[in-house]
Amino acid sequence: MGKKRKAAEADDDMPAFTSQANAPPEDPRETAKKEKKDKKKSSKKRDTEKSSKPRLPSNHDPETNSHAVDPIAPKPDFTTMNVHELKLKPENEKKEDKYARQKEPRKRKKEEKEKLEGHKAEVEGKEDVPPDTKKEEKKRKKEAAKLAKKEQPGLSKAEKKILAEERKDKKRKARKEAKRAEKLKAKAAANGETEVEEEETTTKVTITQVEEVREVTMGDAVERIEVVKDVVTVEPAVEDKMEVDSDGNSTSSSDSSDSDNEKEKKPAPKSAKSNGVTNGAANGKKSKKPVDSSSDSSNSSDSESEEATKAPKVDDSTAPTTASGTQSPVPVDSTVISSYMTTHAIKITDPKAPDTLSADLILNFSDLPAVDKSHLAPFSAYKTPTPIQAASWSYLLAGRDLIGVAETGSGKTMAFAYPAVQYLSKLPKSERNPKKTGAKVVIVSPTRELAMQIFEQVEKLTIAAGMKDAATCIYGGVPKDPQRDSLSKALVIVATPGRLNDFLEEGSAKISQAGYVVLDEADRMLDKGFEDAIKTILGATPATPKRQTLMFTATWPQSVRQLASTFMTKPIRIGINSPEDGDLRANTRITQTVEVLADGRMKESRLLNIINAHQRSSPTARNDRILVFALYKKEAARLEGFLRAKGIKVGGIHGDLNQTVRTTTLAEFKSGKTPVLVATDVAARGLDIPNVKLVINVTFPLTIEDYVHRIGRTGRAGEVGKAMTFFTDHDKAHSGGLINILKAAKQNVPEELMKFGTTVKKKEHASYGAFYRDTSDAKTATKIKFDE
Ligand SMILES: Nc1ncnc2c1ncn2[C@@H]1O[C@H](COP(=O)(O)OP(=O)(O)OP(=O)(O)O)[C@@H](O)[C@H]1O
Repeated sequence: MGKKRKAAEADDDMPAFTSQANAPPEDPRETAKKEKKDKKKSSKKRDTEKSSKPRLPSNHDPETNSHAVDPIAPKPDFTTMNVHELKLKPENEKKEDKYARQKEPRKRKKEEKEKLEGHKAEVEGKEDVPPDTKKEEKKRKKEAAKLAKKEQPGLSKAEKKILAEERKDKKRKARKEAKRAEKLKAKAAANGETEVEEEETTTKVTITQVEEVREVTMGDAVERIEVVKDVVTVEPAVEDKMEVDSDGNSTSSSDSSDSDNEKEKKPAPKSAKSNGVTNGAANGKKSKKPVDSSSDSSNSSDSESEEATKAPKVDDSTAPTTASGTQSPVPVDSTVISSYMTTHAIKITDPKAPDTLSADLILNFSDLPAVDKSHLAPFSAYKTPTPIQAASWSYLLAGRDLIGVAETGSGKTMAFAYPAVQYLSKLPKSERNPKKTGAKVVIVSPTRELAMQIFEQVEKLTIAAGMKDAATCIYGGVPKDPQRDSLSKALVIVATPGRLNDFLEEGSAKISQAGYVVLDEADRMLDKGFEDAIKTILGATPATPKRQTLMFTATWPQSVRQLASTFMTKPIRIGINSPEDGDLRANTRITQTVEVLADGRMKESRLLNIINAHQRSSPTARNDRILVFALYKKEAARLEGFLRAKGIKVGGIHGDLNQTVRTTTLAEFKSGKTPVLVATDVAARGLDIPNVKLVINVTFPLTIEDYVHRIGRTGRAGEVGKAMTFFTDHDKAHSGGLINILKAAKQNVPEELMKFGTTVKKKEHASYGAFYRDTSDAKTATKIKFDE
């Protein structure tokens, strides 16, 4: 019943439900592999079939004796024959012809191999080197590598030996010096001597550094032990050149130019010592250098590095390292962080650093790492980052996969869009050519209107970053041609899944190098109906960990979590006032009222009364936006007609209307021309319409998650709002879920609603099963009889 109802109201962009119930999820990579294998097999088979039918020279005439030798016929051209033709030995063949014929297959094979190598080199962007020079090239490279390893190119053996001796000597001296300093220190402390103070002071500096590094080098990596010695004997700055990855292995900064492993090398978040516990220091680890533009540029050989170096640089000596390894110019007090996290109920779970009790947050826009501060212009209208922005930016800028769960209207769009544009800004210029590389960022949303809205926000950021026209918006219900044209110029694609899949199928959309992929309203996107489309889209992007995958939503039911994990690599989970067990939380600034109606036929008159009462409540209230939700398209159309007939200025949005009407109606609602809008669930998720003061649910949605999203169209960006919901006998399956939401948001629970029972049937995913749980104070469900 539920599925039928949902399919009836499915958005045009939503693929039809499939009957894959209980089928295990297919890994997109596995599928691609399988397909490749099958293709290979069949082409092999075709080749064998072809080659098993010996082709004869083109002058062969099947009507006459094909093997008879024509004395005046030209000699066969062996270079154009295939292997099987060559095996057919012509009669009266001359000796030299025979040799030529026998040699030919080998010669052709060699030529083909060379050709193939050349093509491969072309594809991989390498120079096409003839095979004989290749050997030499390889040898040369080997030697060069050997020399580079020893860091002494051009030195004779004897010179190298001397240098090695010198180095050993230096190290020995350093050890001696450290010991001596320790002795002196102990002696001075025991005797109270003052004459050694000067020496002791200088030595102390060295000792402090040694100790610091020793702490860093706890563990067994030899490389790190050498750094300790180098700090003493060479120069303290060497320490700064070292990077320690999330596993505590040190890497030299020059290693970070290996772009393939770039993501892997990005550091695990380092805590700001909130609660007295740090993940990095507790393990004797040292933070990595920032992954910002300046560090990138120092290693980049690309011309882009020049641009990147222009980015404002922070002072290394004072800037604390953020969770991402980026640096924030203002040191953030750990107690400030702790109290901020408590106040906003922020929970960060990092599978790479499970012991972390805190995280670095970006509490001010001025602390936000940017390739250039001008990129921050779109934030000028805001005072401070919202909690989801503050908590997720460091991780996202460091390249981590992330699941962000935060209430409706809490600024999740900018939370994922800003790092997306920074990701683009940091790419070398050669990788910012959409004609060659295709799109680098893909953002998928469940509805057309939401896709357009996200696009508007992204565009603000790309313009500020000097990348006008870098983004495009792809959605159904409108002509394809202009969208197809825009795809060839787009580095960012914001899309609904259906239309994007169409373009992928026809080859107009290229996302094979998209390293930053976002699923907005992620639980909806992973739900049955969109699941297959999403698998196709993600399958067309680079496999993890080369792809950074982000999922954002206000509701994160257990039913989609397992599927989500198959698309991500050790994602950070950030929940803002979001319980781990998947219990739902509605925005607490919304006053929720539930009206239990004995008869569904009362809905229309009640609706009219409520709208009239609100519009007359104050002189300005007539301008307030009121959003009315219906479940069915026909129902929405009927309610719209009813309200219009009663003199209310009203518009409507649902799947039966063409996209032009939908877009115009929404624009008129936003502008206030029609302050009342009747909509189906196409308007339930993500839409950010300022001034929506009241949401009325005439018919309860199909899922309790949709309820949270629907009412979330009000009370956005820190504002307050009101939601009114009609509840009838038909909706009793949702009573438990609704009661939980009301209680969690400290709202009044009407007695009549309690009578429907408090049992919660958790959302079920067709492939991953159901999750059931009873509410803690569940009463036995009472059957209610309504008067006829
Ligand atoms: N730092 C900020 N300070 C104030 N307002 C902000 C800030 N960031 C974003 N906003 C505004 O908050 C509003 C809601 O943002 P957004 O649409 O991204 O919310 P959301 O969390 O994605 O909501 P939903 O779950 O409904 O999709 C927008 O009008 C946006 O401009």
